[in-house]
Amino acid sequence: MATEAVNCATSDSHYDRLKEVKEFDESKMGVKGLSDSGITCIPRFFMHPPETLPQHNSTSTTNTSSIPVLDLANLHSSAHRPGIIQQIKDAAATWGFFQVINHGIPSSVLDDTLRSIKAFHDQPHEIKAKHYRRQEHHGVMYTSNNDLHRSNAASWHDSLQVYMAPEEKKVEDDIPEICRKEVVAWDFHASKVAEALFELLSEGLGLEAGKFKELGFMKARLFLGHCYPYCPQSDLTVGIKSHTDAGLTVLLQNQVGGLQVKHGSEWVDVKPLPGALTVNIGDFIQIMSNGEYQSVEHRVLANSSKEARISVLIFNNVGGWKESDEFGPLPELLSAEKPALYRGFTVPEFLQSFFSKGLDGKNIVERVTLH
Ligand SMILES: O=C(O)CCC(=O)C(=O)O
Ligand SMILES: [Fe+2]
Repeated sequence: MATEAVNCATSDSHYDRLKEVKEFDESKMGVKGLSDSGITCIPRFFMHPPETLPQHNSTSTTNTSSIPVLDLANLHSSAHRPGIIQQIKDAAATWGFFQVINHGIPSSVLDDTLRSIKAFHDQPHEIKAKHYRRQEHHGVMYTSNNDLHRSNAASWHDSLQVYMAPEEKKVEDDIPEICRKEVVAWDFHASKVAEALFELLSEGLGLEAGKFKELGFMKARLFLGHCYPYCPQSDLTVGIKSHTDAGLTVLLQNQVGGLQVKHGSEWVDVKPLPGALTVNIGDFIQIMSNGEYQSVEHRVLANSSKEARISVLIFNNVGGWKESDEFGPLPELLSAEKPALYRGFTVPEFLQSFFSKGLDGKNIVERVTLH
């Protein structure tokens, strides 16, 4: 690998990064196209500085800890509910990540979702290229690296993205036909799970079950279907850079693996558990819970397996807000003993900080932390 890397990387002082990125974007081939073309070296704009590569900041390769597993089988039993609330509360406070089993989504729906997203990414270039674009906040977009023009190093993944809600006009008809029915079914089922989780999380804070929903958390949903194809130099790039999410993320992954979460100083693998969903807390929830729940850094390693890694997500974000609405620690949670750890912020301020940094740099939590 080392020799290959030496042969591959050019030390050309005339290297024009912007031009290469632009050509890649205009080709609409995505990293799947690069991977399928049989290249043995990755283009230079995908190479990350050594100090940010996973190999250079993994404290342990033998991590034995793993993220908590939450069993929702007895969710509606009043005898079991308090125990489930305690578990989700502990998981959200100490890990910010957990897997959910017995969530009620039929396994056929999970299988069909993963299969159809794989089928979308497996389509010939001419068909996928029709959907390739860059646009924010609405509609359907297939692209490689949604922060391609904002970040200093690209990552080895392509994505299909759909704003499921809110949408003035129905977005469904614009979803590529190969996965339309499946995306709609996944959104329907994953939303129900998200709603149940929001209720548990609200109750875990001692609030009414419907609190997060009332705050607008079921009103904005973004679907993502990522593909992490085989990467011929997986030690020189990443699948997705370390980052935190905004709202509540519900994720389904195939069996390839590569997702890792930061736990203390350790990076821990989120091992694919058949039939399970992976859930994580985002920045808005950390701030609104006044730090009770944690939004933690996570990343995906570049895929060294010949089989593509597929992951399917629903981001449940706050919707129905006005530009002037302030989000901050919920007043019900504050007291003399528990003063606010964060100041309030507006969604435009959040978006401005998000879109100016790509997936690098300072996030909203750091920006609003009171010292
Ligand atoms: O693909 C994954 O497992 C994680 C993707 C992710 O973290 C994201 O899209 O925010
Ligand atoms: Fe994420």
